[in-house]
Amino acid sequence: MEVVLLPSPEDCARVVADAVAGSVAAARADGPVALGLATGSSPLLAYRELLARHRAGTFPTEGVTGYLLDEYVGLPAGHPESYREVIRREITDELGITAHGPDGSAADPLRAALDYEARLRAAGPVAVQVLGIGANGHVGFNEPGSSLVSRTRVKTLTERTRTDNARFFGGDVEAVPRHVITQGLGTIRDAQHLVLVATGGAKAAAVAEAVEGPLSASCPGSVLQLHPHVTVVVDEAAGSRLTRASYYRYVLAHKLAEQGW
Ligand SMILES: N[C@@H]1[C@@H](O)[C@H](O)[C@@H](COP(=O)(O)O)O[C@@H]1O
Repeated sequence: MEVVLLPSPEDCARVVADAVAGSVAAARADGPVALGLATGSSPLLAYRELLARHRAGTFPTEGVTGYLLDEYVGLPAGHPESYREVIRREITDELGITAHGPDGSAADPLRAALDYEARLRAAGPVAVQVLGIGANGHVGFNEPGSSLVSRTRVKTLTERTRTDNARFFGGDVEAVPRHVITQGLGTIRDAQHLVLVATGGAKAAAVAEAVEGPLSASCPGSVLQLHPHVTVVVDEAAGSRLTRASYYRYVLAHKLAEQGW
């Protein structure tokens, strides 16, 4: 795992964009590319950076298809806060690529979860998966206690996550669905490259637990430790509880050009 500690969220966005664009470019040489996208506020600056590069012609997306990590259950298709709509608005429409996700509006969400897992298997492996992390260590919508080998399924959100996400629903916690469909931690691990971005002090404990804590379902983000190609990009605030911070800075300062992201 590479941990990249940077001064500001803008610096993080540039490195995330470099890592994503690099993995997409490498995968495009071999054919169609599945690009894994996360919602939430953490990747937004990186998405803007990727859009700027796309407009400048340095991030071509022919042959690329987007795949979401998760979706709320029960929001009607086209609801502005459904993750499919959010990701279309934030990045995929302007990139000119299609975004697939679990069908949270399906009459049978359990079936919809299985269907999405099958679609991912058929399209995968995902070349690069963008990830954020919740303040309680969740990844996708895999709340603490999620099996580290879980597959796409329906989960029940914690009240903390519903409260955290109420800001997207006009501050109304009751408007935040209780159930979601999320890629499992095992599903996420199938991606070839995981790029996690976190900024701000509210994420410091979750980042430290995921990166340096024990491998445990109690911190779903710790599943990163089981993956051979992970780039964790954090600003000083989100990285403030990392005990090996000076080593991560040392590694970055002495990185070989050939190593890439
Ligand atoms: N399901 C999403 C996650 O994919 C996201 O990474 C996380 C953090 O969100 P934010 O980046 O807004 O802090 O919570 C949300 O609930």
